[in-house]
Amino acid sequence: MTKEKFIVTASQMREIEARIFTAGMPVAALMEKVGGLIFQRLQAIISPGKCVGILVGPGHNGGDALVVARELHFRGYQVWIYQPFSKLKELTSQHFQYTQSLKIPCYQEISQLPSYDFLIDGLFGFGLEREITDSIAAAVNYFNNKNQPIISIDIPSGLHTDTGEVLGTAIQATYTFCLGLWKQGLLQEQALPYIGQAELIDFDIPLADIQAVIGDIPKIKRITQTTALSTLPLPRPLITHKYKQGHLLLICGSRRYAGGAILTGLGARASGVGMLSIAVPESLKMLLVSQLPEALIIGCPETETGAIASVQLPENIDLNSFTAIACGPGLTKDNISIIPEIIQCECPLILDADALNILAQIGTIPRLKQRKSATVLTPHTGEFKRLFPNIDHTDRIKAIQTAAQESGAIVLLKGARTAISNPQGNVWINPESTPALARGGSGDVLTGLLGGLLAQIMNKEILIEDIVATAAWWHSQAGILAAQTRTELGVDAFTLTQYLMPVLKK
Ligand SMILES: NC(=O)C1=CN([C@@H]2O[C@H](COP(=O)(O)OP(=O)(O)OC[C@H]3O[C@@H](n4cnc5c(N)ncnc54)[C@H](O)[C@@H]3O)[C@@H](O)[C@H]2O)[C@H](O)CC1
Ligand SMILES: [K+]
Repeated sequence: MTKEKFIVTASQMREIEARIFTAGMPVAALMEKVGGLIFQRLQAIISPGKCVGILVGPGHNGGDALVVARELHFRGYQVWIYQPFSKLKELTSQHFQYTQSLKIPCYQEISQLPSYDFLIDGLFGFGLEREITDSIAAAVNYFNNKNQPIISIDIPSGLHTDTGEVLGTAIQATYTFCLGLWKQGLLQEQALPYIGQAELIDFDIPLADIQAVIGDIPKIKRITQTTALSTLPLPRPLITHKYKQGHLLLICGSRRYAGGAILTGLGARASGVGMLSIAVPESLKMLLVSQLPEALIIGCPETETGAIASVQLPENIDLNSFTAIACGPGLTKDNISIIPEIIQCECPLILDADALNILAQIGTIPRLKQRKSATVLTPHTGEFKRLFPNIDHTDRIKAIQTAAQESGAIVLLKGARTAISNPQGNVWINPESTPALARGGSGDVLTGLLGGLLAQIMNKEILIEDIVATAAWWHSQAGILAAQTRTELGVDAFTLTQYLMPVLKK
């Protein structure tokens, strides 16, 4: 059972480790085990004979680094240690003493330091308590400016374990080997420039100890491939028909933003939804038909500026004929009257882009409180602040928990680390993305994909918020895959839609 989905704070990690020690695991033995696992992983990155600098802090992060230093030394690497602290924790001090007996060179001044190929950062882990200052800060900045690869143990030194904020200064790691369980700070956007490529080094923490501290259903989860794929409507039942695979209504587009409707439709197509209806202004109807021949395109009366004047559905079809509705991409704010009408629908409703801007104008919370079925809001930061102007936006996770709780909606806040909260405050964080997605139109694709997935779950016991997390994961994985083959400059929104399927093939 992988531990990848758990996220812990420093105090939770301390509690979990205390349980392990109380159960009888000697601290020194755990440090030896962890150091050995780190060393094993390093051998795949640093070729033999290379010169490795080891930064040693006063606590057990430093202890881990000293175990690594010893093992690298015995395996023929050229190792030196930078250890500027006068007082070390007992276990760290013993390991330090042994490296000195082995004649591994140790320096206290950065001016004396030899050159190196790699640096192991064992200054601070989850025990960092205050800003890094003075000579330590100078050393961190010195190493950052050398532009040589740095591997941080547990967390880049200087980052706050829980919030990811930089305390004074922080190591800019090339790799971060997070130990045991993902630290919450590593999933915060502000930490991203410091983490580099992050991976988890599992040192067999018993599941019981994890659940004893963070509960059976953790409040904050990291979206993983396993959890995402488990909610996809795959494999399909053999006996089925198009209406059993959901019927999504998209309400989007305007003469000014016709492309938004197409991109949303293409996102919906990729979801595999059984039936897709797209309501657009009449003047866009033939364009959509040509781009999405399988969809039912509904031409609506339009305002003189070419926005949807009203959602006129065909005979004997009303808003409740659909198993999900998604509204907003390319809508413009020219006509706000359609939003109060759509909010009455009894199926899951996704509001994005201009639907959110209109909702903000007409009053987010009072309007949404009326809803009887699920609502998903998919703002980016700007839209989010307009929707919920009176909440504290300092901490993104707390902000979406408050917004979701106050509005009763599921809130997906887009960003480098998209975060989702349900009204009960359960949070999902998408741990991987790519700056390639920071382009007009990629949000439209997500709305269509998410709408199509929601339309398919209908009465299955899958949680709506799990599907929202899956859509965020799928969307970002398509961006990552596209960027791998086309660089981060090559992922326009249309291309993105073409990479959604290959993600599943992978
Ligand atoms: N608990 C274990 O046996 C294991 C822990 N793991 C590793 O150890 C660290 C956590 O160790 P801890 O000693 O609690 O804290 P740190 O090593 O992060 O060191 C903090 C140390 O430094 C002092 N300090 C804090 N802030 C500053 C500052 N700004 N300037 C100077 N000094 C500072 C503080 O007093 C502490 O003593 C964890 O990350 C793992 O790397 C192993 O993974 C498993 C065994
Ligand atoms: K570290």
